[in-house]
Parts: sequence; structure tokens; C-alpha cells
Amino acid sequence: MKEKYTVPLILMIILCLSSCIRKTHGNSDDLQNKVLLTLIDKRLQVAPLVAKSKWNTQKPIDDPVREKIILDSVEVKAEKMNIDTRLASAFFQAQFEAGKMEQRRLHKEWKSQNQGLFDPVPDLATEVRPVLDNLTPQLLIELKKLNTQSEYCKSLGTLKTDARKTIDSRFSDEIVNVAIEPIEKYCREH
Ligand SMILES: C=C(O[C@@H]1C=C(C(=O)O)C=C[C@H]1O)C(=O)O
Repeated sequence: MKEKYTVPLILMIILCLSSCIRKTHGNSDDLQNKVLLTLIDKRLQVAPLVAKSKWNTQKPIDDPVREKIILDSVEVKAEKMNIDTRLASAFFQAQFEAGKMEQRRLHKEWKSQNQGLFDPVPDLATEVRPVLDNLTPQLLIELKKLNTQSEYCKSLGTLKTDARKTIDSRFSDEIVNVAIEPIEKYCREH
């Protein structure tokens, strides 16, 4: 290779590499909340299945008994894990509400379309709820990382946009805001 090309070539390689490094860093800086938001999304993804199951069985969307069972166990686990129990409780209540908002939206849509029974639909108790229950300990692990010094609270400024990037666009902004509100509140107040 001619010598006159060596310096520009090396410069180009350095420029490319530095741009790649900046890109990788940029992405991780943008999405400090990625794990928590991905878990919130995974939980929301279960809502249509719950809605279908309840549509078929004509069960009410709200199940306060089930919610209390989850909240009681979350509080016990949070205490053992040294997580602020008020944060854990508010966070899970918000996830219930966000999921129910999607269920209500779907039931309204199906009603207007005269939707018949869905076939096949997974069983709520034995197939759908276990998926939600599996996510609970994973969400608690992420909540444990939430403190004023955490990357989560540091990226509070981009939480909403990060949430919109990570959580499926089928879920409305209103639903996303409900789901992330306890995190915003906790970081703002601590
Ligand atoms: C998901 C369900 O619907 C609602 C939402 C819940 C949740 O998000 O965990 C729990 C109970 C219900 O109020 C369900 O009944 O399992």
C-alpha cells in the first residue's frame, strides 16, 4: 500500500472505532432503565391473555382478592429483601392498574365488535397467572436496585422516553405513565 494512504487510513479507523464506542455508551446511557422497563412490558404483555380468558368466562376484570394475595406476599418479600415496602406495594398496584386498563380497553373493543368466544384460550389460574407470578421476584430484584444513587433514579429525566422505547407501542401512553409513576415518585421524593 502506498505510504501516503497510511495516515488517512489509520485516522479513519480511529474515527470509526471512537464512533462505535460512543454509540455503545450512548445506548446504555439512554436506557439505564432497560431491565425494569422490559419486565414491566413483559407483565403488560400478559394482559390480553387475561382479558381473553375473562371474556370467555365472563369473570370481572377486577379481582381484589387476587390482588390482595399478591400484595401481601410482595410486602413480606420486600421486607426480607430490604426494599421499601411502600414502594413495592405502590409499584405492584400500579402494574395491576396498568394491566386492567388494557383489559378494559380490549373488552370495550370486543363488545363493540360483537366478539364471540375466543378459541383456544389459556386457563387463567393454571397457565396465565403463573406467568405473572414468575415476573414478581424479577421485578422485586429490580426494585431493590432503586435508590437515590441508582442508575434508575439518575436516568429519571429520560424515564418516560425510555419507557416509550422499551414498552410495546400497543400500550397507550396513559398505561405506560401509570406503570412508571411509582418509580418517578420514589426517585423524586428520596
Ligand atoms: C391479571 C388479572 O387481572 C387483574 C389484575 C391483576 C394483576 O395485574 O396481577 C390481578 C387481579 C385482577 O384485578 C388477574 O385476575 O389475574
